[in-house]
Amino acid sequence: MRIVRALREFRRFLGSDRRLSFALVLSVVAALSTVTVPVLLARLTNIIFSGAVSTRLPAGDTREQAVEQLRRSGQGDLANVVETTGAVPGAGIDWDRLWAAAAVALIAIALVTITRIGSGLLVNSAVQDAIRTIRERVERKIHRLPVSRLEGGRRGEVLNAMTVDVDNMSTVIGPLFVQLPVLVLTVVAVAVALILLSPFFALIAFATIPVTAALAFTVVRFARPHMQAQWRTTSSISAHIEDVYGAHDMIAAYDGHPQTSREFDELNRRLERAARSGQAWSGSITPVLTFCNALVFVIIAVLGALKMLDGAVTLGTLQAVVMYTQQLSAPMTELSSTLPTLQSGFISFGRVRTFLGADEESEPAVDDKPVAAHGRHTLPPTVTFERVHYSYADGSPVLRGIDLTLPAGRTTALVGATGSGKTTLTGLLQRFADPTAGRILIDGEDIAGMSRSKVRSMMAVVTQDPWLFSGTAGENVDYGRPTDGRAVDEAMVDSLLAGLPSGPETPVSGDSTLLSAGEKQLITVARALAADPDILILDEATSAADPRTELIIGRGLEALRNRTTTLIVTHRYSTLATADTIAVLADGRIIEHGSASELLAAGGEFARIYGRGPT
Ligand SMILES: Nc1ncnc2c1ncn2[C@@H]1O[C@H](COP(=O)(O)OP(=O)(O)OP(=O)(O)O)[C@@H](O)[C@H]1O
Repeated sequence: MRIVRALREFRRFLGSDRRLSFALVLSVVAALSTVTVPVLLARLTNIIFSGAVSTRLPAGDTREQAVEQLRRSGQGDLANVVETTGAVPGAGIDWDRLWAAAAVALIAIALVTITRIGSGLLVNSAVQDAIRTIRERVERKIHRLPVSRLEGGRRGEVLNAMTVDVDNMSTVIGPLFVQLPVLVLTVVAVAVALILLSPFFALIAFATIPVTAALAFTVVRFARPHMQAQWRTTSSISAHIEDVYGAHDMIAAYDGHPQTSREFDELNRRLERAARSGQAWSGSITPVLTFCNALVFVIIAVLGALKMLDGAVTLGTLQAVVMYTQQLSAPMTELSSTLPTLQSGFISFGRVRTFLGADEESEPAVDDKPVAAHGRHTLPPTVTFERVHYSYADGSPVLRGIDLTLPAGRTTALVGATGSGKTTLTGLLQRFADPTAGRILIDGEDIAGMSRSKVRSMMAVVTQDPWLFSGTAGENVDYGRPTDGRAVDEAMVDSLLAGLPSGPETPVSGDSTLLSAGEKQLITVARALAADPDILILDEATSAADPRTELIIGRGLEALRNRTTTLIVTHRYSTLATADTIAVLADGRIIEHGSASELLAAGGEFARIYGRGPT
């Protein structure tokens, strides 16, 4: 029952595809034609054999007289054969019947070949389409997942769902929806043909079925946990490689290679153990079944020869029985050897389905209608945080009632201890998550009622972890340019890029290993400024810049002054001193708010941290 339910779920997951149904019809025709071939060949053999025997009998005698003669001369076995083959003494081979029978057999064999090729082509095209569609679904899902789901090692999990698991589950589509039903049909058809031909031999041939079934169930049961472990560990290895590759320099600096190698070795060994145990189970099916089939084959060959001499069967019938025995054992062996593949594919299917079923971000940006190039606000917006609370999934509150206004066209700096929630606050402003309570307003409009795309289209963000793609610095900057044709202060962008080794032509690699951290920040700041945003968020954006670079960046920001509402998250006194107002975040609230000189004079938290002079 569980298997039937799983099959239905898989079918529903893939959706209907006429090609698979058509391939199934062709395969059924192929299977039925295959089953007729032994009978047709049996006829052919009987015509040749009875013709050959008839030449050894005196022409003119009736068959009964010839049989009588043979019995009298002590050739009882031959007499039996003559009786069962229906040979006409002296007649020789009936060539007309022979050609007719050969033509029918050839047509049946050709039909098997053509329908198999057709079915294979259809399955292949349906499977390739299915893989593409599943990949698209995985890709679309990635854009709908909450940002937290794609952080850290979970990227490896996503990568796996996107590649290995999708490929693996696709390998079962053909076997499951075409081969499997055809194999079952072939077994039933061959069984019926065998029973009709000879119940005695049918019984011997069927002896393998319970053995095969028992073996298959045992293997499936014992192999499953190993296969699940194999796919789980493959995912962990992907995640591990992703982590280690991403933090390569850091690991080298801390001489962490022995530890990461140990972790990798452990995972690798676990994968090897799981794969070996799974393979040991699945690999044992075919040899054992081959042995059972060979045994049945020998029994049928010996008993068949004896029965033929007794005149109980013709040579053609014996030949057909032997062929049917093989036709019966082949699908059984195929069925059993396909089981591990099916099982492994189903495990991957489960993982892909779980991934696709994961909770999505509410109203993901990808579903938003394209945001029309809105042009610049005549005035930059005012951003207001009203009693904003926020807790991460683990429940511990990070923000406990933030009341803060970022005045239009002004720069507000947010300071606070490590882990106080500054980045969380900027994330809420970009709608990566929504406040657990309270509101964030842009020019009086609650952003919870605005699409994520619209909110983000107003902003440019620079974080301390610059995101750059392969190309040149100039191309990276162009990525942020407005699409509504408004002019950007190119001189300001150029002056920022002039700080790079080859200016805008400076090559940038995807993993950004070619540039220093300060240079990378320079490019991301230039990109943000080139976007001429309504709201600019700089989260430790100049943390890696030297004083000279910071000065260049500062000049660039100066150019945006009054045009943009800016939120700067920083620990650096030199940066926050440039802000119009400073807000101090502690215990999830804004505890102080004012200009640097006001806060220093007030003698509170800000003065305690920065009062001894610039840091
Ligand atoms: N995805 C997350 N899930 C659970 N907790 C998180 C998550 N991200 C951050 N936190 C926690 O929320 C708190 C605030 O983090 P946040 O990154 O906002 O601090 P921050 O003030 O920006 O720190 P820093 O100055 O070090 O950048 C921290 O205690 C952090 O551990």
